[in-house]
Amino acid sequence: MYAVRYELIKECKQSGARLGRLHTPHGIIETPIFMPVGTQATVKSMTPEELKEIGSQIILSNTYHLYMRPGHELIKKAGGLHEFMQWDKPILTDSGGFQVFSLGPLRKITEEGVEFRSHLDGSRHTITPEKAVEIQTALGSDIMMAFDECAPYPADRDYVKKSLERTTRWLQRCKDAHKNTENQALFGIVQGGMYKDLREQSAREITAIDLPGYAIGGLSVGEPKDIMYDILGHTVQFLPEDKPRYLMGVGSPDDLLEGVIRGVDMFDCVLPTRIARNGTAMTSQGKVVVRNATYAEDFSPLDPECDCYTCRNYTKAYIRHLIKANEILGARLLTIHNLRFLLKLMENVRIAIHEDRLLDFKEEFFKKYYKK
Ligand SMILES: COC(=O)c1ccc(CCNc2nc3cc4nc(N)[nH]c(=O)c4cc3[nH]2)cc1
Ligand SMILES: [Zn+2]
Repeated sequence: MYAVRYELIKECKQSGARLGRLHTPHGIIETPIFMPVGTQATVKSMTPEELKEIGSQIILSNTYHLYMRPGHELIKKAGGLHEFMQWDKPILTDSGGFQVFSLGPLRKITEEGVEFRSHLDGSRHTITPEKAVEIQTALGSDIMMAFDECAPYPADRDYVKKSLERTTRWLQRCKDAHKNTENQALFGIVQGGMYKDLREQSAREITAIDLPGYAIGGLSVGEPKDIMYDILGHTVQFLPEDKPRYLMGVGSPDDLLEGVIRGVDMFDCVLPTRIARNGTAMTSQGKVVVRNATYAEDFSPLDPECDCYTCRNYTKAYIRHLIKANEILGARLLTIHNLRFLLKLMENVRIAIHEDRLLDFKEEFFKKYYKK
């Protein structure tokens, strides 16, 4: 019996999209789903109540960051991540693979794991597959990600092949180290860079290891969108239909729609929360850079079609003022809106799949949001 079980509800007649339910120890998640990112045990500036209010079903946190600060033992003493941050719905933790590789030259990769220097105080650390599982077990997330290597882009074929084969060996080590399979699920991560044959090899090796879900990693790393979509479409073919598919680090409205159409069930990205803090909103009429002078005396709502707290109460002029004055409320109001925008988009996507009209929905959305 797994901690996490996927129930395929319906396959879209117009595309490879699916409607599903992900049963987890902290509740049931309707897929396709967007997961707000809460790297350091908080979705920046949001309270758990506000996250629930806008429809967040599951949030993501990061093994690397929480290991560095405040430490996984401290969080374990606090009763685990759910208790520590007072979030009683599902949590997915990323394994640190991507974060450590983002440290760039500060790290050394060996068969054992990755040696790196802390971004906080320069101290030396080594994360191994076993360590990544130990940390995530202490955090108590519902879904933990395998420790993998996210190959850089671009990367040559030989490097990518050696790297994906090590990622497969690391996945087996994660699975061997994972004891409490009853209440925490382990997801494998497919690599293979931008090489279709290596993507097939990785998908076959990773899915040969029986797990409750699989992620597509190594994408959204700076490659052109059309390459991402092409590699994604190719890779999904080698993933089992009865397990959830999670595309890591994605994304923007167009990438979410293109991912769902190709059969992806789960997404996460820092985009909505990060651009909120520097004054950009995703709205039904497209991107609005509310910090621009054009909105100085615009006393209309950010998005007339949005039902969020920000759009029901404030004007563009006020939000612009807050952002320009670097007021904390400015970041909060735009974060509430941007997350609501993506969560609402995914609600509408689920309805469109249910009604077999996802491609029509995508057309309409693109016309309004991207004016194309
Ligand atoms: C304003 O917007 C931004 O700042 C911003 C920053 C980063 C991304 C892209 C994030 N992409 C991404 N996250 C990822 C996380 C991953 N984790 C693991 N374990 N393995 C992977 O293979 C992996 C790949 C990823 N690709 C997108 C947007
Ligand atoms: Zn809004």
